[in-house]
Amino acid sequence: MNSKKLAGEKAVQYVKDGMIIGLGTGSTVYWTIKKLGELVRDGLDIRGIPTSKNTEELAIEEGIPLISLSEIGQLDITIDGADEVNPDLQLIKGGGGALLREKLIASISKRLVIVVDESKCVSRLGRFPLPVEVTPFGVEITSKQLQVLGCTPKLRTKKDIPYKTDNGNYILDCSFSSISEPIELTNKINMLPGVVENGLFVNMAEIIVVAKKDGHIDYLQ
Ligand SMILES: O=C[C@H](O)[C@H](O)[C@H](O)COP(=O)(O)O
Repeated sequence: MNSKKLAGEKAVQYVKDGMIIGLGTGSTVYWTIKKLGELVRDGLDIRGIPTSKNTEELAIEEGIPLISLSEIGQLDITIDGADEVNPDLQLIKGGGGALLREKLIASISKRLVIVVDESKCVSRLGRFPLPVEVTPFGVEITSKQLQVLGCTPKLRTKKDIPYKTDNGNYILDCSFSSISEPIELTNKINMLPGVVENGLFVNMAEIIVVAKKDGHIDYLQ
């Protein structure tokens, strides 16, 4: 049983004809996008807004018509994955480096639906290191300032050089032993001048579609 596929495909139930849809990033929402491609080929009329270059490529391959952010003020729905979810529907995102575009697009969506397999569910956030997108300029300073907030930041690398986001920034993966006050923490992190955005999504998700190993689906809302 492929739980990511199950959760991803299940979420298309929230998509209706005529909608503008935020297309998330990652290996779970991949299945949503594949399914939407199938539905579009069968006549579903939607427009998508991708949250990353990878998702844009996939959506184009699938024949999903895209629309640019400058043409709209609001999206009907965004479907996206997450790295951790807690029972209060708070999330850690950004394992794939797409957190800034994901958060921006989610912030102008009427609904944010999250698709995960059950391994992502935790009682308290923080087991997964929190991705923080930062400017390359002054990254050492920003790293020290994040450390003061109680974490161990690690510069994300790819093939031994700093990983760059679609926006040309770096990611510091910040290990907190656990995150007890996500709202306070997100505000403190975003106050730092070198921080562009962090991967805590609080008060944003409306529904979390959780696929279990045994094939059952739970809906957290
Ligand atoms: O930057 C990436 C995103 O926040 C992803 O949605 C998140 O990392 C979950 O990805 P996956 O479904 O591959 O575990």
